[in-house]
Amino acid sequence: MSKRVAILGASGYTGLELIRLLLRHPEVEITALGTRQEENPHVSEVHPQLTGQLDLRLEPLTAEQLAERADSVFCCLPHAASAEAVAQLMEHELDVVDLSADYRLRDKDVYEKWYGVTHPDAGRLPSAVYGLPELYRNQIKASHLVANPGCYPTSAILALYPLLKAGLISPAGINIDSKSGVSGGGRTPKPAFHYPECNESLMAYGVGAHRHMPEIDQMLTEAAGESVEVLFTPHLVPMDRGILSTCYATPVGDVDTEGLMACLRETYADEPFVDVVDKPPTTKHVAFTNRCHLTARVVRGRALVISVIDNLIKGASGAAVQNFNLMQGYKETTALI
Ligand SMILES: NC(=O)C1=CN([C@@H]2O[C@H](COP(=O)(O)OP(=O)(O)OC[C@H]3O[C@@H](n4cnc5c(N)ncnc54)[C@H](OP(=O)(O)O)[C@@H]3O)[C@@H](O)[C@H]2O)C=CC1
Ligand SMILES: CC(=O)N[C@@H](CCC(=O)OP(=O)(O)O)C(=O)O
Repeated sequence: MSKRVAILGASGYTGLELIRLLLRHPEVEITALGTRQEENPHVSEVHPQLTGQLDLRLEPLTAEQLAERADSVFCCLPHAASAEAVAQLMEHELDVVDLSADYRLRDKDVYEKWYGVTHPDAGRLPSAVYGLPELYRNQIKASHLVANPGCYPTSAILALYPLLKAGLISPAGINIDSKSGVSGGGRTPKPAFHYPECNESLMAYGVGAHRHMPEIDQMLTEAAGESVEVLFTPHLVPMDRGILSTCYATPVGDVDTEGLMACLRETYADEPFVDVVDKPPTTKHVAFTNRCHLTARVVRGRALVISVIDNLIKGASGAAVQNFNLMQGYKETTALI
């Protein structure tokens, strides 16, 4: 049976990608698009790319209205604003995929330290599932609230989790050097993302303080079975979309390139969206797809894993559709490439 789906924050970049993906989904009808804009703009005014594809207006929507018009909601709002909305949606027994970071960190104190705000819905943290299907497929299937992972964490966790779990790399001294296209910052304008600021320029940001660090720590600690504290440094690259993470670690014992690659290949052999590749991948190899490409090497006694995703698809809206498919019992790959 098809599902009625609403998208909150539909005017943003992840909202646009979700609409594009869901228009191709045979089991979905998009019935409501949320905004704070009182003028109720038509979706084709907000996203001219969708002209002729969807006849719907964006509108401010209450949880009551959403409960009448939808079965599932994708929440594409900024942190904190998202949890305020999700709390009400859950009261109305809607299924939710939250693209913000509000339900990713299991410890409320860690969230409040790194995000600098009081968690609006901390009581619900234990019932949310971290939405990385490659790790939590069965839990996602049984969940009504999925916390879609961060874009950088998706790239780093898929690269490092299996190697830590297999004991092939040391939990100490992991370094993650990541680069993102500018759409990672969303459509809401910010000075550093203004064209003359970021074009023809490279910038490290959030150095030692980026909020994806504790998210990566949380998941890699689980993989290693002991505390992991990574050094994660993101960089802004003057391109529209894509993330490349180069992850450095210390190999354990005499593990070599073949050992790392064999572990990744075995882990992801049956995964529909993770490919272990021989040559170093580029962001263009996965652009506009829900795929992650990985490769690993041991060089001069150091291990490195290179991971690429499209931040807006596998790093956000594609992963959200993958999670939605699992929650609703649809084929996991529906509407995704
Ligand atoms: N961009 C990316 O690559 C990724 C983004 N994410 C996360 O997904 C979520 C959406 O991101 P993205 O689409 O890029 O963001 P955008 O800034 O592009 O869109 C967010 C939308 O939310 C609405 N909004 C903004 N501020 C508020 C507020 N205070 N209260 C309610 N609504 C608000 C705005 O819509 P309007 O003005 O119409 O109300 C805006 O268009 C964020 O939590 C982001 O961190 C996650 C992974 C990757
Ligand atoms: C280039 C850029 O700005 N990227 C964003 C991360 C992408 C994202 O939105 O992730 P969350 O869902 O965790 O917010 C940033 O560094 O904040």
